[in-house]
Amino acid sequence: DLPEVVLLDFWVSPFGQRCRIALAEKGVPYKYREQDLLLSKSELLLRSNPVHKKIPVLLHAGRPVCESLAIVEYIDEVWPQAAPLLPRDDPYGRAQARFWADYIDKKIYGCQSRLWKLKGEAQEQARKDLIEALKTLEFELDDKPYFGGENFGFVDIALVPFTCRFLAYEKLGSFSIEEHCPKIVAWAKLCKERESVAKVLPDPDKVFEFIQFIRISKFGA
Ligand SMILES: N[C@@H](CCC(=O)N[C@@H](CSO)C(=O)NCC(=O)O)C(=O)O
Repeated sequence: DLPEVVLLDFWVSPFGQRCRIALAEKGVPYKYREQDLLLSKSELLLRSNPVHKKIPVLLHAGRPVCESLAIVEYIDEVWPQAAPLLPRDDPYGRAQARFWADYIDKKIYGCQSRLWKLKGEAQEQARKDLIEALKTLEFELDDKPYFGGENFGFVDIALVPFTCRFLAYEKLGSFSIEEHCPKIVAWAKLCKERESVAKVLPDPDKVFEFIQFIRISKFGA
């Protein structure tokens, strides 16, 4: 039978990386199980997330938790040791963090997908939308070290996986993120000084190579 904590994941998934960073921040030991998303999904994945059939899925004592932001909150509540990812006694602060994590899900993932899936005018629009969304986050971050202030937390975990794709965005969209969002680039460097982030995020060159592979094999780039 399964170990206490298992993460069904896929190495390049920003959503899975959120969960891995949260588990590392809390020092929770777990079994990582890479899933095949391209050819045939495992029985375990299909029965663990029958509604969306997507990774990540956290299996805790055999019970599946789905959706990366829900998984990160679950981890924060079930393993309260180490610094909280969401402010414990601050409902307003938690609401603000959830607002920005939702914004990232609504905007960043959508824009970056369009950037590398589309061509011509549509790709140009995706580039503009991505820069716009990153600028909005830059404005929200302002001069704080992290999105929640002094401490690394929920919104940082929601966004930081996308930073290992910045190289791919810049190469595909022919633009410099640092030029438009210097504070976001500085924030990404600060996050990467944390072992939880440094050991989880894949090398940007590997990510770019994967995105190119998908573009060519799926979209005939
Ligand atoms: N809202 C969800 C998104 C998960 C997701 O898209 N997972 C992708 C891989 S990462 O892009 C996935 O499992 N895709 C498989 C499929 O769509 O068949 C979350 O936050 O966990």
